Amino acid sequence: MSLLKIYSEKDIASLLKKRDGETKFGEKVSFIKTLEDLKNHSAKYVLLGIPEDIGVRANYGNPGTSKAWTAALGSLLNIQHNHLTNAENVILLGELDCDTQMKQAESISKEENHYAEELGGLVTQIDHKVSEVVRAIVAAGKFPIIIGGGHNNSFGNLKGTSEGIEKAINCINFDAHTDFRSLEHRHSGNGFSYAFVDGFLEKYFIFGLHRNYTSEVVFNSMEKNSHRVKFNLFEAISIDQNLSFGEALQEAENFCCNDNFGIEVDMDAIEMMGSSAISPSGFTLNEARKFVSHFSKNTYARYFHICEGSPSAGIFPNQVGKAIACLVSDAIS
Ligand SMILES: N=CN[C@@H](CCC(=O)O)C(=O)O
Repeated sequence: MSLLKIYSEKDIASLLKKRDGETKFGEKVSFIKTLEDLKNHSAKYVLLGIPEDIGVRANYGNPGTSKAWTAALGSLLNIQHNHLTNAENVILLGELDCDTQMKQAESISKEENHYAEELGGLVTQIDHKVSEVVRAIVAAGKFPIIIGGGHNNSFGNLKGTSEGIEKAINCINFDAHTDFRSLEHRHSGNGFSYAFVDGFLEKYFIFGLHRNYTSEVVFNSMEKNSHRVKFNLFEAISIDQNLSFGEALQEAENFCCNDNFGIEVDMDAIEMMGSSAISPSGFTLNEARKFVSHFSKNTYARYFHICEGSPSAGIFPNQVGKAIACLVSDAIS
């Protein structure tokens, strides 16, 4: 089973737009030859792409998240390298090899009785790969920055990180949805519930949850586990304004950031952002940037995942790539 396509300079050469008198971010990032090399490298951050959209399709959502990684790289590698952008502290590892699963997903007809369940089986295969690679990165003492893919990949991130540090991990998720849904076949709406019951996720905070997209069953499930699962509402922060953005950050931080935690950002929480569940109502990109900047500075932060971006759903060319590049830059600067 091929796990990973490890990149070298030549894999990104066609994405780099060099200019005389300037040095681009992509000219200063590092590459490695094997996962073993991570231990001997001084850089902290490790960039990993997950070019898949099977989890979204298994959740009856719109395909397209498989393209976010290349779009993000095209933007990120072409920001400036300067004393503020920190490219020397980044290893560009490469992308998870999802080719076999993506091809198999294409061959499953939507007319089949068990279409979603069969896709779910492929999501489980991707889960194994994500957790293996993330575990290796975290065990080497590094901080993975994972660019998806669907939110199904939260499961592999939580499992891999938890195995890498040998204990369950907390998580803070900037998202319109909980993805804490029932334990049916694997898909993009149940990564956190699976990680919770499998013992990889200890405490879970959903930041800016939309009341309109959360079922009563899920509200009840969170209530039942209220010592370990908590949320604040987008409507409380941005519409009713009875909770300021700063207070909302503090509430999340108090709940789950006094021990190891992961940072998850679902692009569909950002208003009009090209994503699998694009929404006319949501946080601004600058609010997402404040969230990432705030939590990535916490010494207990262990990984950062950006997911559900879908370039073809974007409202202007390269919206998604540029937005992801901003968020990555905020995490490492
Ligand atoms: N990761 C996204 N999960 C959402 C999808 C919502 C949608 O497609 O509209 C969920 O399952 O609730």
